[in-house]
Amino acid sequence: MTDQQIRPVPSGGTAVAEAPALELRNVHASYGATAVLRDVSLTVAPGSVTALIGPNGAGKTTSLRVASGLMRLTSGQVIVDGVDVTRASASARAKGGMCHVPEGRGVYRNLTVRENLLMQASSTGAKESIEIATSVFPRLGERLSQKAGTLSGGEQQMLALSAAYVAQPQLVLVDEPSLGLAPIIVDLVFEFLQTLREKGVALLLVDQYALRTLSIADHAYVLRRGEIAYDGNAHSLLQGDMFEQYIGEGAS
Ligand SMILES: Nc1ncnc2c1ncn2[C@@H]1O[C@H](COP(=O)(O)OP(=O)(O)OP(=O)(O)O)[C@@H](O)[C@H]1O
Repeated sequence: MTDQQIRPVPSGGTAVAEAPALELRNVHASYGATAVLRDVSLTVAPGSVTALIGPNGAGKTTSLRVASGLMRLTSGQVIVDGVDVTRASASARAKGGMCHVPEGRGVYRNLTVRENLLMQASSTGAKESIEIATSVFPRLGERLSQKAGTLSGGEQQMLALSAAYVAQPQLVLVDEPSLGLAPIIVDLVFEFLQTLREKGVALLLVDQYALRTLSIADHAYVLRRGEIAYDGNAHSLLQGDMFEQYIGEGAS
């Protein structure tokens, strides 16, 4: 990031070390004339897991895209570790320690697994990045020479998620990692997210399985039609009628 793109945010005397890993402040975002996020404010504390839950079309993916710089906001601020990155590019944010694993598996389909892993490596060396990825997803070790596009859906998701491990980011945004996967692979995905949590990575997680997502989260936000409808403890949403009230009876 250039000096012009990053600006320390006045913190009222709070030490920068205590700054949230991520903050969206009063974010408004639109697709053309259609407003999609309306005054969205959310915070991800360092080393914590934050769930972002909501019905289809609520604006979850858009929130992650705004956070990682893939989409420009109309107004508001994106602050990472106490630094205003609102005007910084997606690649500058990635170099600064943010990893966005997008919905639909962001892998290079025409590159081999080995080549994909090398693309994910940042400060880690080539050999080390492959060792790190295959330690957490041994299946990838058996597929190193295979083109990513020929992997199963679950293997592609493992490869996409391995970026959140190999690049050793401080902040990971994960969008619908279990979408379209067999239950046994969904278990692997959630085990991996738990591993990230244990490593102290700050995680902002969007997933269709609200119960599972909330059960590994510390804090939760519910988005409805582009607005925050709930901001509070993740486990409180699992109590009493809170789940039905905010998420819906049929949700899993
Ligand atoms: N590229 C786009 N152009 C126009 N409208 C879009 C675009 N992408 C999303 N939208 C609209 O913006 C709104 C929010 O979409 P978004 O994908 O952020 O929601 P979401 O909560 O992630 O939903 P889902 O769970 O279905 O992925 C929806 O009404 C959607 O139709």
